[in-house]
Amino acid sequence: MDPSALADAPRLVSRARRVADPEFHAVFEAIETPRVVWGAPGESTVVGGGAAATLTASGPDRFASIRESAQTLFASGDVHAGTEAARPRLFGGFAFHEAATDGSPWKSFPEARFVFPRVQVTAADNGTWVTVNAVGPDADAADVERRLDEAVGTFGGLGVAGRGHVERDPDPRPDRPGIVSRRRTTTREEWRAGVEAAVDRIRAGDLEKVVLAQALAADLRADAPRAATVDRLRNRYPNCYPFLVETDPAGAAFVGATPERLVSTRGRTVETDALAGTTGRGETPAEDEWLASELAADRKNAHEHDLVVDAIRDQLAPFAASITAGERRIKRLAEVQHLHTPITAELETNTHVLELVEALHPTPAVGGLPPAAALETIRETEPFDRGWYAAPVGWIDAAGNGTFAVGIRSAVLEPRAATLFAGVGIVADSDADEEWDEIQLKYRPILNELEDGD
Ligand SMILES: C=C(O[C@@H]1C=C(C(=O)O)C=C[C@H]1O)C(=O)O
Repeated sequence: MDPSALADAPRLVSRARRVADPEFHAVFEAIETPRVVWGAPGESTVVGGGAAATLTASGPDRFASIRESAQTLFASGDVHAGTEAARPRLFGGFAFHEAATDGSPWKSFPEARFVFPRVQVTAADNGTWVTVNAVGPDADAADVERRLDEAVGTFGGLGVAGRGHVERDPDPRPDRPGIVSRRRTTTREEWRAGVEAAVDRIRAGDLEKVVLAQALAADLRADAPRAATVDRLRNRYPNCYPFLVETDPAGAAFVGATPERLVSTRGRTVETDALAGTTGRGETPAEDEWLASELAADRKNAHEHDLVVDAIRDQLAPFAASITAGERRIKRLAEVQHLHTPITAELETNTHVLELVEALHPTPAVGGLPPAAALETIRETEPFDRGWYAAPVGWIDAAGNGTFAVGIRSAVLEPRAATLFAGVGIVADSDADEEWDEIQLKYRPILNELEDGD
């Protein structure tokens, strides 16, 4: 690296210590804002608070720009984590489109934004770790050690009966806020017209697949309780990726539990998933099985799915020494079942996770094919801004490893309001009304957190 870049780099100090396991909900309430939450099957759950540094970028170079800023930030590290789980990480995400995201509810979400938290609480297999970070010319190890002592006092055993420093709330999971009114971005007639126009384009041959989405704005009786919402999502969807990203200063939060991983890297090993093709859940185990086998045998869904597998292979090919697609299987969630193909690759050389994010986003699971025609169709058809919906959300570490999920099954929470997003893959023989029903199912994970039974 250029030595002058190192001299210009901000100083980063990070220290970590193990604490008695605290309770998720209590950590979330005690940590400073803006907060981030990240979870993934097989990964530790992280709650981050505050911003020791914030990286933002826009336009088509937003992936490269964040990658460079991240490398500069981590280049100056005085880091003592003690264990891999506690290493400091950047958390954030990108906008789906490269055009500005200044429309409601995305006003406070730049086209790329990553936060390096001041405090990171990581619940890992080897215990819970508190990491304290500082960045800047004045970042000082003694100061960070003092803050770490304080943070260990605050978070160690927090909210766990008998060990806690605060009394556990008798009901740490407050009720759902309740929905006062709902507005769809798209009427059923508009939806039919949009899907039929897309199908015409596909039959005319200039498009193979496009994912069309809708948004649902809800006015709430009260603020959605963020800790309870993300805690319930992570428990109800254990094979998914729960996330929450708060922004400054507007206080909005992008929240969800997505079943879809975009990519994770560890050294030269890459894991990703093709997830596309959907059916509902049955009332009984037998009906569940029947629906799953019908999905597995369905030609339309297989086509929708195979396009994604092939595109991921093509997009990884320039980087990979080998690519292996596993057997196609069913990913079963609380409300839907998907066709799922796990894909692994070995890279030719060490590659920053954001290079792969840039190469893969958007896969035809949320964009379409060919990509340019699909993105044009999305822009022409959807009367709202996707913002961070269906875009990469995840983390990066100093080594350039990371995991990114695709921000679906998601919503933006604002004071007494929420905006939900859901989309479906359209191919030549898609039926607009069936796709409409699938969108309603995909709103369910978040709607369940908002509706209070009225
Ligand atoms: C776009 C969404 O989901 C995507 C579309 C799917 C489909 O059309 O079958 C399945 C999983 C996701 O790749 C969403 O949930 O909003």
